[in-house]
Amino acid sequence: MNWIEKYRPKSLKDVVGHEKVKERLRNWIESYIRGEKQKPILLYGPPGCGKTTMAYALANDYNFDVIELNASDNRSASIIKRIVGQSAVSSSIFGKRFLVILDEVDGISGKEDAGGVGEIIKIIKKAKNPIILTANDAYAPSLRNLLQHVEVIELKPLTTTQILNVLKKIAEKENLNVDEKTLRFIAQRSAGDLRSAINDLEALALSNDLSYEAAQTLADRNREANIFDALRVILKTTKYGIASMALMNVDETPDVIIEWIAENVPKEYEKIEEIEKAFDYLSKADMFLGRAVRKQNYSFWKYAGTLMTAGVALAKDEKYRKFTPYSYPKIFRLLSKTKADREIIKKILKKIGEKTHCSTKRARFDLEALKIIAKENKELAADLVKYFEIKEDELKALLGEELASEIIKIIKKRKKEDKKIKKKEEVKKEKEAKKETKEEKKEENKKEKEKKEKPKQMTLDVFFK
Ligand SMILES: Nc1ncnc2c1ncn2[C@@H]1O[C@H](COP(=O)(O)OP(=O)(O)OP(=O)(O)O)[C@@H](O)[C@H]1O
Repeated sequence: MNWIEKYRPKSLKDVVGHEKVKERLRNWIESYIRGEKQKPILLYGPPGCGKTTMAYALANDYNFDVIELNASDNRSASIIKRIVGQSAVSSSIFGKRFLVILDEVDGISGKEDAGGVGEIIKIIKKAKNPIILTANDAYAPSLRNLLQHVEVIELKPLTTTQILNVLKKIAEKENLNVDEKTLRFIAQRSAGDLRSAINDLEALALSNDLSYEAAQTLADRNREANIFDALRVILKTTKYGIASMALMNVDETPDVIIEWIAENVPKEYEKIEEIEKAFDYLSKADMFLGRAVRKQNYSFWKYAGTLMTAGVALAKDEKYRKFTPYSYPKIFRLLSKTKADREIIKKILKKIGEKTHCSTKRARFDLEALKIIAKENKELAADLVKYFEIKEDELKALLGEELASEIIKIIKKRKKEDKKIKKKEEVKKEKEAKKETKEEKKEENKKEKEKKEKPKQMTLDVFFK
């Protein structure tokens, strides 16, 4: 069992904070037990502050059974009509007393759902059972007509100290070796959301690193945390309104988000038909994403967004009350692995484009041709590789290790031969040069000799004269 469920208070006295609200809830249900009809209560407040927990704890304290229903689910309306409308508190047909919880009523949109807020109002007017409705925002426009029929009670976010105290208790019970500084950091970060604080602590404990530094890396994951929150909303809710707003705070483009959803749908949904339906919506969303890029018309993102959030959310019949560890899309790991290769291919295309004076798009034809030539005629391929100045690692990325090595061998062999020829020529030239200088010297010597010999001759001449 995950810690959220393990440490969910069973009794109101264990619920942290909200003292006045607890008091009011007790009085309210005691009035019911006395047979006095009361208005249903609408509990509203930020996520993870204890709305659902308090409703369950109250039922448990007073020995009521809970019927939890999704307010916007069509089936809910008929169930509520059957059970809520007819069975009074004291004379239930099952001999039981029921507390009805209508979850997330701010997610109902008046028009789309056959049930709608109007239906809820009709039902709660007739109901003889105590009903608690929950919402994040009681003043959502869709709830305007509901407010006069319910008692509105606000739950404030929990304070850092309250959250810290809960974390300390859990740390003690779980025998965690964690210091107060770390716990305080988690508490502060949660901004009043006890659920996320408990989740963070459990995540750290699972990673076996409860250091302050590890807690800080949780904070670094903020961007992803937004995605995790959005995923939780989309995959847990069955309400159009709530799901379609899920991406509001997510700072990612839909083509990235769709991968996150696709990765995690099979982890959350348990029925094969639900998974199939969800993927059908995802594929339709993907079609709009493609269209947005092709037509350079990003207003298509809107349709993709609705399909991938509300479509996926409504693909399931029920909200799964379980902890699902969502994960990073595998496809991104795969893409980043092949990303380097794709970058290299781009470089080659650019080189070919420059040499052949064409676009990189056109160069793809040449690249394909080069691949075929590499198999059929390695000598020619070697010529082309040299001409395009494709480097070794680039060629390996293009042709694979084996084929590239063969061509590289040819190029190296040629280089060696070229060098040999060059050297031979150089030696030859050197020799010739030496020969020339030798002959020049010889000539010079000869002249010198002649010069020296001439005056001798002259003197002799003179002598003979
Ligand atoms: N006041 C509280 N006292 C003790 N534990 C709490 C309190 N509030 C929340 N928790 C813990 O956080 C978990 C989530 O709380 P809960 O489901 O009641 O939130 P919620 O307000 O209904 O949120 P949401 O609107 O997101 O459904 C509970 O299982 C419990 O472990």
